[in-house]
Amino acid sequence: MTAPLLEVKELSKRFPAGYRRFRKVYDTALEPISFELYPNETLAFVGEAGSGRTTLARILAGAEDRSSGEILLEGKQLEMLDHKQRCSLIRMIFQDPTTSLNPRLRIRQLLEEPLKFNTNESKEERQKTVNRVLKKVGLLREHGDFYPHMISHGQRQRVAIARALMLSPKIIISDEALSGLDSSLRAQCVNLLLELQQNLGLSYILMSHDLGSVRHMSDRMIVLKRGKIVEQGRTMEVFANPQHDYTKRLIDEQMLTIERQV
Ligand SMILES: Nc1ncnc2c1ncn2[C@@H]1O[C@H](COP(=O)(O)OP(=O)(O)OP(=O)(O)O)[C@@H](O)[C@H]1O
Repeated sequence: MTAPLLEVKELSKRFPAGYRRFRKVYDTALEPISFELYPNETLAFVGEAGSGRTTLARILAGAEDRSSGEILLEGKQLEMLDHKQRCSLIRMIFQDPTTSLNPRLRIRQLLEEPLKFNTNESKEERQKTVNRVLKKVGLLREHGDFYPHMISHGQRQRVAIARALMLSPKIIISDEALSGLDSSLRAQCVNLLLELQQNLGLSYILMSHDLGSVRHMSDRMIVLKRGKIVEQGRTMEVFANPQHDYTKRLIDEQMLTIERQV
């Protein structure tokens, strides 16, 4: 049987929420949760606002500490990996490329930035990698010379995807990366991500409230409610036969939104 790329065991997160009667109190963002991600798989986390998806994404990307639990990447403890090793295994794409891309850097510089870890690579080699990745995400070599404000929103999201790909990671976490896009751009980005998955053998973790994309892209889904897993399973099975009332409500609400758009 294939070994998991990522194993999360009893992971929890509490944020300090001040003092009550001189005792420190905490808000629980994630109850102890466990799951695995396998090569070439897409796992989606769905839930209402505040269900803990961003917190989980940030912990997995190493941007936030956890309160308890274990994270294993290819069998190695997350904290045993240095920054470069971690970035070449797992990278994140954020919701808004307008704020996540430094406006003072040209696209080429933004894409070269993650490559600074490869100190033995020459300038020419780095340029070649940048051009190759630009092509992979459907951008032209010339786009490399532009600043983020000179390209469209959809193209900026492609740059954000390209940036995540620079160190050839095995896992990409998308934290609502498709949410700010209109439906046609979202469809283009979904297709791009699926194409990249096929060509590069990537695994995805999708944090999303857009059940349409979740249904289209993910193999398995986990439903989070206030930091707790209430349901999980193969995406098609959960959609066809949701077990939990909360999941049923999320699916019904999504159907209503689609009907209103038609
Ligand atoms: N830095 C923080 N300090 C205190 N509480 C936080 C912090 N970050 C998140 N939380 C709390 O943790 C809970 C989960 O938030 P999180 O942002 O992970 O949810 P989410 O599912 O991503 O929702 P959204 O889609 O609205 O961002 C919320 O109750 C939130 O208020």
